[in-house]
Amino acid sequence: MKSLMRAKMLSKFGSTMASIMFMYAMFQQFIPYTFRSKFEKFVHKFIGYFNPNIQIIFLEFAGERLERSKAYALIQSYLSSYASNQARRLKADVGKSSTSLVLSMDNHEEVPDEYEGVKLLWSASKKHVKATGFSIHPTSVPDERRYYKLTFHKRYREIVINSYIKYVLEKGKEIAVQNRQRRLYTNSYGSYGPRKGNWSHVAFDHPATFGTLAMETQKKNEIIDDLLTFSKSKDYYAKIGKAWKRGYLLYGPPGTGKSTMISAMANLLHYDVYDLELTAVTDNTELRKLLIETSSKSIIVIEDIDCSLDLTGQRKKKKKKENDEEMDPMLKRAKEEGSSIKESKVTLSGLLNFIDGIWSACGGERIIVFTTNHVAQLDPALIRRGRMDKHIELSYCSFEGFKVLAKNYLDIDSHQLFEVIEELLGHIQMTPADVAENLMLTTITRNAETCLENLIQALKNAMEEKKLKAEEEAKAVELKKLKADKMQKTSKAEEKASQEEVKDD
Ligand SMILES: Nc1ncnc2c1ncn2[C@@H]1O[C@H](COP(=O)(O)OP(=O)(O)OP(=O)(O)O)[C@@H](O)[C@H]1O
Repeated sequence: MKSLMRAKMLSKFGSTMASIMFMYAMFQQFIPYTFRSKFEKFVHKFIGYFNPNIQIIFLEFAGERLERSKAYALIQSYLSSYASNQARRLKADVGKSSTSLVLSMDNHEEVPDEYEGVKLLWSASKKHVKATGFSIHPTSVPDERRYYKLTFHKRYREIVINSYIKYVLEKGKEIAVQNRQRRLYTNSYGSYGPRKGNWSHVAFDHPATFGTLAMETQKKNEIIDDLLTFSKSKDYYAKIGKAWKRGYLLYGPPGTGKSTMISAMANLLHYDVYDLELTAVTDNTELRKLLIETSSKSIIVIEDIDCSLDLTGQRKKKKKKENDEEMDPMLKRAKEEGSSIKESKVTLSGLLNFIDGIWSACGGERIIVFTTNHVAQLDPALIRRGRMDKHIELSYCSFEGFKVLAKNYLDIDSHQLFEVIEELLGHIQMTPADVAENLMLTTITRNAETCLENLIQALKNAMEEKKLKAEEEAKAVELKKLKADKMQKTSKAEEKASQEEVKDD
């Protein structure tokens, strides 16, 4: 009985819809355009009178020159995170500067949203605009114009206009930043990849994260906290009238993870990385230009600061670069051809002044990271708090650090050999790079146990070497002492002899 009723209702609904469609088609065909448009306006007004909702339209192309609207793009990013859960028809795309799949709602789809208890509805639509013979608009603007429509009850006009839209645009920006392909910029000679001003860049895809970094958990969490707090402190820096920047000094022996940590920082904050090679900068003017060209949400890295900047202001080539094999090909060629690559006149005061001053005017957040293997050799003026806000020591591998590496490389949390390794790491200093080297699965070391045994052997060898070295040093000290004693005795004997000679005279 029920199904019969339902069928009757459906057929009635179907015939009503058909009649409406027929009447609308007649209306479109036989009523003149001017009258039609007046009638439509009237219908809109009539509906608006009773309709409690407000609608805001965000066009994809707006303005006199029909440029792509930034607001539209940000709303698209914002909706992409909700659309994938709620919309039934989605469009998938790989963004122009992104490697991840970006989902957005398809045309005529609707997505509800809620903000501080206010219910809202987003819908995506498009309308066809007939191309005219003459147009001042760029040819890239399509005839099909897409737009988003936001619908909400008129009693929430204030909160939506003053607060919700701002929130959507900010969230959209955050999502867009997370989805974009990040870049690694460099200014060194012979660098490759597309250029942006004085920088050339390649895609930044380093997989390091704080999760894979071998370091004590507490120290790691402190750094993560510091970075996240900085990245959310726009208003605070504006309030105290300082440039939104933070300086980190990473120091420790080679192979302890300074570069790895920079990648982890960039991945945590979704920042670009600018690798600033000071030895390739000719003077302060060039340095200034390079620093101005850096974009916000970036980490500017100056590695081996002790080698790349001479504190008297004269160029001091990196020891690595003096080695012909490692020397950059362009620098090498220029040297061979006797070409005069200008001597660097980058000074410490130049660098510090720019870091302190230049970014106040630029706006946007920037982190500057200095690394060194020899912290004691640095000028205190360079590393004082305020310039380098946080000093982080990267050190030899602790047992906690080893466990992170064992998880990364061998996917194990525990093993009976861990105890031996803990004992050995308590006596021997080995860098995380060397520990990691032993934990690599290869065609020879096919399983975790072999890798751990290799590491134990390497630690024992290092211990043996340390013992031998200590013995040699002790012998050398003994020898030195014997020599000194002998010399003292000889000189005493000589002194005595000469005194006796004087007496005889
Ligand atoms: N703390 C660490 N956690 C995880 N891996 C590490 C760590 N330290 C070193 N490694 C491993 O060793 C390799 C070399 O480390 P990295 O280049 O980060 O060291 P560094 O301190 O920057 O060395 P250098 O002073 O010579 O530039 C890395 O690719 C990484 O695989």
